Amino acid sequence: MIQFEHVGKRYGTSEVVSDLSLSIKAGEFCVLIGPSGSGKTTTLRMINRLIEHDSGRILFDGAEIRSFAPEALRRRMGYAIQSIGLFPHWTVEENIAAVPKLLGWSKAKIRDRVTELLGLVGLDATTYRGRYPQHLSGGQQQRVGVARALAAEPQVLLMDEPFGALDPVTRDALQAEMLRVHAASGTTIVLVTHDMDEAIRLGSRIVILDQGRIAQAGSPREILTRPASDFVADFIGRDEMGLRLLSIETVGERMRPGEEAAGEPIAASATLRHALSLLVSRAADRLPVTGADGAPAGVIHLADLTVGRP
Ligand SMILES: Nc1ncnc2c1ncn2[C@@H]1O[C@H](COP(=O)(O)OP(=O)(O)OP(=O)(O)O)[C@@H](O)[C@H]1O
Repeated sequence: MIQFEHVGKRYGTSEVVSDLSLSIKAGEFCVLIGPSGSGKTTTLRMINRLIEHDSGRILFDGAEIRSFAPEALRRRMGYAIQSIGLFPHWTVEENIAAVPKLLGWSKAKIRDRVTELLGLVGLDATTYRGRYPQHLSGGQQQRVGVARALAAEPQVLLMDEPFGALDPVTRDALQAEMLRVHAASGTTIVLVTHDMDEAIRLGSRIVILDQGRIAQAGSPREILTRPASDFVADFIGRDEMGLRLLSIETVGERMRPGEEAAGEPIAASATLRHALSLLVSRAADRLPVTGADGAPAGVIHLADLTVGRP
């Protein structure tokens, strides 16, 4: 869907993206992560031509992005940023409707879509559709920004730290919404973040950038279990490595089916990290597990969390 071939970008004498080759497949959730100044935002913005690349090729649906008019490209690619960029003199509804309007959607279709999107990002449509951005909290504005980016059912969604300024509870809820939206729509998503836990939770692929180059690209599991360099291992955080490994596996993958235990159960779909937290807080060595239907499915033991690890 999006292909970078030996892409470079320089400002004066400093090369901020160097020889970057990356193929992002349709439906992929690709997360760009790296230290400050490593070129994440530049890479993202080159996709919708907010920044022009100097060398190499960037292909969208097989065609060099320079062959598209920037406006046409941006209508096919939703864009959500941390600083939101809502139009202050437009209501929430008008902001979300901006691209559908340009595309000539009917008023009824736009209205229904705004209602649907506000629901999706957890805002009550009746309360919020007529409000102006200055009458929303920062987190609510960010939700509207995400709704606006999704409005015209874009083929590609580009997101630059869209949950950056949110409190942990709201961020957690919006991350869960993004996973749901991604699973339901199959939209290709490219997201920039500083937060390794967010990258691991959301990304089907994580691309770690270092000084404008790819330090490693792979699934969360590949990156955590086989860091390609000391830089990557340090960046993931050696001290956090164990907890992050626990966050990519579910209780269902490690439990002992058919066993029984007493106590409040944990869902088989929960992460092992969640299980560890419960085990520690309850000072227990095992937890009963329930399946998707809520029926007892087995037991997870504390020892199961470490079995088979290096
Ligand atoms: N218009 C510009 N002129 C000169 N240098 C620039 C310009 N835009 C970005 N840079 C430089 O390019 C490098 C990469 O910037 P970029 O914003 O892509 O990094 P980033 O990884 O997104 O960083 P952060 O996490 O801090 O947002 C930085 O060193 C930055 O100072």
